[in-house]
Amino acid sequence: MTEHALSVHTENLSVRFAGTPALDRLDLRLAPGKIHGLLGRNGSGKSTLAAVLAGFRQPDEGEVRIEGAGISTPLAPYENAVVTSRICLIRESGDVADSLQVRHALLLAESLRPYWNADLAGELLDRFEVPTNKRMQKLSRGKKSALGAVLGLASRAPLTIFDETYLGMDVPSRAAFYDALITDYAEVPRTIVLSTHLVSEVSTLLEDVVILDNGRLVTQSPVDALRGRGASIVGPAKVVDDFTAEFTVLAEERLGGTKSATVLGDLDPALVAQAASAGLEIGPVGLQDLFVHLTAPVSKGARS
Ligand SMILES: Nc1ncnc2c1ncn2[C@@H]1O[C@H](COP(=O)(O)OP(=O)(O)OP(=O)(O)O)[C@@H](O)[C@H]1O
Repeated sequence: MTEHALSVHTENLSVRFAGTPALDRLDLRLAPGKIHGLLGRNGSGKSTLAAVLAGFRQPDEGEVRIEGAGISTPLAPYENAVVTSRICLIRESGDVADSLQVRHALLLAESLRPYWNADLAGELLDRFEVPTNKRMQKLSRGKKSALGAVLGLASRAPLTIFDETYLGMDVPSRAAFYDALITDYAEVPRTIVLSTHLVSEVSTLLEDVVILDNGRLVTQSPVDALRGRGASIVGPAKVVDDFTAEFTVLAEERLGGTKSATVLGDLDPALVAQAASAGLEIGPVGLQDLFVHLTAPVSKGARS
């Protein structure tokens, strides 16, 4: 199932710009054949990490090791064509020369990408209505983003990284992108990294997440385990307030007499039973609420 997928391992990975760390001693493991979320606020280091993983730049310290999909010994991606031919990084800017026509950009991708699937590229171009006879500079931001999505998906690279590629796309186009991604991933499982701060949109796609803040690793975890770090509690407002009095409340919303609260902490089975008998509904915590909590400046001292 994961023979077409790469694993990523970083150790003590650091990148600095003028002495200021953009990535600060990251130890990461990205398991092969999963969809990973790379989450972080603006400036947290997502693009820098994506560039280092794809071999676009060298770390100042530490190392990246890539393995799988025919690479039997872990190798660094920087200046290593064997590794980089298996990695596709799509950035929002597209990295396609402005003067190129779309169809020439596609031919170039086909010549560079060993796993390129032209049929898939054709289907996706139609779906996103990207004109192939126009030069890049004549495309709208949304169509440039859509072309980036097409190039990334049709590359079928064993490690495919989308660095906020889809930010320029409108909501229906982004939904179509997520749908195309999950459909093609089911057909050809590979390692996919989605770098984004649009957490709620992608939360159902993700299996594992890496959360960065100021270049540091806040957490790396399977999504289910992360969502188990809290709970959402819905019911009559007064009952919710009484029940959540002892918890750290991450978010709350009130509609008439009903209230929904997201709390941090482990709810043991006895507590869940007590809540149910009090008329409360308990569900998993939203990834976005956890993300906001874990990366919000005000809560840094109080993170748990
Ligand atoms: N070429 C560069 N020169 C100087 N500083 C840089 C450069 N690239 C990134 N940085 C700095 O490194 C830090 C991390 O930036 P990076 O672009 O990796 O974050 P990001 O999480 O991708 O942000 P965003 O979500 O806003 O795109 C920021 O403080 C940024 O200002």
